This record gives sequence, C-alpha cells and structure tokens, in this order.
Amino acid sequence: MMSKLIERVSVVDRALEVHFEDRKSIKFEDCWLRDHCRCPSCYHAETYQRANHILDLPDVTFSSFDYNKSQLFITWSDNHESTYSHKFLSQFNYKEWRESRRLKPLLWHGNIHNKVLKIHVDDFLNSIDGAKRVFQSLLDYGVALISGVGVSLKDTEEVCKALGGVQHTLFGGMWQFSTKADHADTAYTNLPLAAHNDNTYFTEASGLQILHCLEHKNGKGGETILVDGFNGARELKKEFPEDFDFLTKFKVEAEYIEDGYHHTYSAPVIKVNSDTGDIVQIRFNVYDRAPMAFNSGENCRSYYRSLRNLAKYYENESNQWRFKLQPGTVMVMDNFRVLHGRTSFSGSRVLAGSYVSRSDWLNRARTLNLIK
Ligand SMILES: C[N+](C)(C)CCCC[C@H](N)C(=O)O
Ligand SMILES: O=C(O)CCC(=O)C(=O)O
Repeated sequence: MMSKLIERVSVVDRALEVHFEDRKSIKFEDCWLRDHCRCPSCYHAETYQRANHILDLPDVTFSSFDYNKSQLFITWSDNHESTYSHKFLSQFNYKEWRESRRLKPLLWHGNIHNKVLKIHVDDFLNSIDGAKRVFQSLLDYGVALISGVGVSLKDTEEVCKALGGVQHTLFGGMWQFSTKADHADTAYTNLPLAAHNDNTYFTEASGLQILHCLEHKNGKGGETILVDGFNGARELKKEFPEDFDFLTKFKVEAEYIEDGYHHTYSAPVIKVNSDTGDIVQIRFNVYDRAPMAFNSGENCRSYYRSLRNLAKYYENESNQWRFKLQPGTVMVMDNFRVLHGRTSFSGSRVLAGSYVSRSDWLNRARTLNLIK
C-alpha cells in the first residue's frame, strides 16, 4: 500500500490541493476544510459531533498554511487555526471513498448449500471470527445458517440479539407461529407462499428475517424456498430492460390490513443506487399488493408485464434453493435482497424467529470492520 503521507500542498482558487506520496491528490474547498476543523471549539471529539451549526460556518478562506509529511496547518482570515492529519485527509479521494461504501454481493441461483456459511452457534456467539463469518455470508449471499441452537424461542432469541437485535413490529418482537391464526396473514396458515420479501407495506422493510423450525410433526411439505432477488433483477435487466426500468421507477403500493392495523407503502420493486447503479433493495410480494388506480392503460399493462416477467425468474425452480428447515438450525436472510417462501404443508409446524432492522445488522457488520 503506497504511503498516504503528504508530499506537497498547492492553492487552487479557494481550495487546497493536497498531493500524497502515492501520487494521488485531493482538492479540498475552503468551506469543507473549515467545516472539518477538529479543534475543540469546532468538534466534540468525545461524541464525534460537529460543535457548530452550518449557518455559523464563517465565509472565510485561508490566509496562510503550512505542512509536513503528516500534517496540514491552516491559519484562517478570521485568525482561527486548524490542523489536519494526513490519515484523515487521505480518506476523501472520491472514487476510493465511494467504492469503499459499496456492498459487493455475490449473486447466485439454485442450490447454494455449499457456498452459504453453516456455523455452530457457539462459534457465532463466542468468537469474533465466527461473528465475522456469519455477517460476511450475509453480505456475500444474503443467507447464513446457524446450527446447534437450542430448540426454543429463548435460544433463538439469543441468536437474533447477536445478529443485531430483535426488531419490534405489529407481529411482535420474537415470534412463534404456526397455523394458529394469530394474525390476518397467510403465513399463519399451511398454504404455500411463493417467494417474496416481507414488509413491503412498511416504510422500511425488515433488514433480516430469522426463521427457526421448532417442530414439524405428523405431516409433510413445508419446504423453504430461497431465491436471490438481485440476480433475478439482473436477469430481468438483461432480458427485459424496459421492464427492469419500469420496476425501478413505478411505485407499487402494498398493504397490510388486520383489526387495528392498516399499513400501506408505495415504492419501486427494484431500488437502485442512482450514483453507482447498484441494486440496493427488492420489494417483491405479489400477495400484499394493494388495489391501485393507473393513469394510463400503458402503465397498467407495464405493471402486469414487468411483474410477471420478474416473477417468472423467481418462480423458476432452477433459480431457487429449496431445503427443509430442521430444528436446531436457524436460517437468517437479508430481506432487502433474498426472497423466501415455503411449500404447503400438513401436520403441526411451529416456527420461531424475529426481524432485525437493516441499520442494526449493518451496524454489527461495520463494527466488525467488514463494511464502511
Ligand atoms: C411475522 N411473520 C414472519 C411470522 C409473518 C409476518 C407476515 C409477513 C407478511 N406475509 C409479509 O410478507 O410481509
Ligand atoms: O413458514 C415459512 O416457512 C415462512 C413464512 C413466511 O414466509 C413469512 O413468515 O414471511
């Protein structure tokens, strides 16, 4: 890794261009430099927060500056003085800064049992390396399997907490569900559920969904279906680019209705980062679509054509990973990316689990130094 020590600094209009020893340079506007002064009157180091309001940033420029290999010193026209370390400044090469914040999912289709991490719960809960491996599997494939978990809600909760914390929704925090109609939703039946993302009717869908089959007796079926929503979107873009484009723009309204609840939210099925073009979220759920009005017959037909073309990928069994959840093994998946479903079943089938918010699981991945 080439040194990021300071080689020289030059003035460019109201900016300072810092040239580093790795032959890269970064231009810092005076307003940015003043706003990033790290002196005690400008910055609360103990809370990592700016001390002043942006409206109180003085419209000043530098009156003089000096530097050595590791520091830049600025005296401002209002006589304020600022010091910046090379380590701090060298972070802000735009391309490197943007690239370091992009997630790099490994797209997949079909049975990925030999790729997805399967780790014993003791290694996950009791070792940093184990925790890193779980979150890396989630970042890479959107799925991880944690074995050796006690077949109880309580033991499942320990796993949910370690994944970032139990997210509370109208369904509760930790849930245990079966065919008992605890909520007005087909998850609480033995009906088949085609691959879908949860919570398309919430302003923010849950980040992770954690499922642990506590029992399935006196019956059959109830296979889990997983499919990579990002790979489906990429295939749609290749085969039906106009449908991909439509689904990145058109807002599909979703709803959840139950006594005392009426959630709705409208958002594109495929959310794209406008800066990088990366797919950042899939919100696909054919069941929870709300009845919508359309401003044209063309839009109405595009809605049905594009959703059906995307659904054909997700419903193609060669793209799906199907397996049976076993008591003791917890499955965790990225609900922003991986679609899940199940085949119909008979008998008594009890699942435990929870949601974890995206902020909370990405926080864990970030504090494990896996992402920026
Ligand atoms: C809470 N639990 C996971 C058991 C079921 C929640 C129902 C999820 C709903 N069908 C959706 O797709 O958002
Ligand atoms: O019963 C299952 O295996 C999954 C149920 C489901 O899709 C859900 O709860 O969102």
